[in-house]
Amino acid sequence: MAAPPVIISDHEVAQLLHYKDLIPRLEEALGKFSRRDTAEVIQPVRTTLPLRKHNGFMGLMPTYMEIDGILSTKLLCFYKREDGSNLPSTQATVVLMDPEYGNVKAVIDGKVITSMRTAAASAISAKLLMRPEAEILAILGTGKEALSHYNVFTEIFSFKEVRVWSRTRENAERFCKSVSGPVTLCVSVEEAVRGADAIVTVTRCTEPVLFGQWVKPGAHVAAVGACRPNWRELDDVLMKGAVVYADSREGALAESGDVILSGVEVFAEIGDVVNGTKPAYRDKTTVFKSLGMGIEDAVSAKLVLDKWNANQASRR
Ligand SMILES: NC(=O)C1=CN([C@@H]2O[C@H](COP(=O)(O)OP(=O)(O)OC[C@H]3O[C@@H](n4cnc5c(N)ncnc54)[C@H](O)[C@@H]3O)[C@@H](O)[C@H]2O)C=CC1
Ligand SMILES: O=C(O)C1=NCCCC1
Repeated sequence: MAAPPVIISDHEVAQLLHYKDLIPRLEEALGKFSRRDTAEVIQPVRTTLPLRKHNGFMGLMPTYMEIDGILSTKLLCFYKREDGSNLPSTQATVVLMDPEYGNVKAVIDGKVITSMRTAAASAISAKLLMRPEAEILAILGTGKEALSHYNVFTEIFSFKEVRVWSRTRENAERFCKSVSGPVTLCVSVEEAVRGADAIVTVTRCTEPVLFGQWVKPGAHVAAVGACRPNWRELDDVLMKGAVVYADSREGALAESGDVILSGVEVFAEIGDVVNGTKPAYRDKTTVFKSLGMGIEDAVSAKLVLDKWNANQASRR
């Protein structure tokens, strides 16, 4: 008989998951996804239900990786919260199953997994598409994703300056106090992004906040927010002037307002660059449009469960 599922809290995930383990696994998984070999990975575009009364969405993100023996689904809720709301803007749970028996092996709080795997995917995009001599990073937004992106970008790159912008000074100051390294607080988006080599957009805005006229030619933009077909973070000038990469082409064409409404072509998936089947245009302005994929949650959750099991075994 199968053992009952283990329950792993967000606090435990934060102790078990580290970027140095996650980034190589994620990079490998992104490459596998882009090979579209169904014997290796099955991961459809997520199913999303509107929660109209609460101004939010529920997403179901199933993934099967046959060779790796990983079967999982993330249950996600995300909301268009107003600033000042005390309610969470994203909630997530990752359920890991045994692909042979079909029983649930683990139920893992998905908030830390979501923020870390999203930041790790953006960091992989920067590793592949950003100019190696990059000195200035700008982060737009000061929420959970802003913090995870600050953490991983400062862990794996050596920026001379990290700038941050938020709609309110109070949020920006809170963010500056919460990070462990130096950061420059900027009062406008333009001030934050002018001359920046890498820009991370992690806002909940639904209209463009980042305008192409301010972006340095050759900069790399990791665009993480605006995950609905009618939401924008970037304007048409930026989208049309950049080479656009995505985590999933189908995901971007179904869910990204920046891609759909600007009418631009997705040049490649980031996994195609990992696989060497599409070029990395480091000398051009590049946008990595991230929507988030079940496969990213699946490999993160497997890492967490393996470490959790190893810890339990060492205590016996
Ligand atoms: N691509 C992906 O895989 C993922 C995308 N997301 C998206 O990333 C974004 C950030 O997520 P979190 O940091 O978790 O959210 P959060 O709620 O913790 O932070 C959101 C930030 O956006 C700011 N903001 C809200 N409305 C704004 C507006 N109209 N203009 C400018 N700034 C505004 C807030 O002040 C805050 O700084 C959200 O859009 C979320 O849906 C989140 C997780 C994964
Ligand atoms: O976890 C993900 O994937 C998310 N994608 C879109 C917005 C919220 C979280």
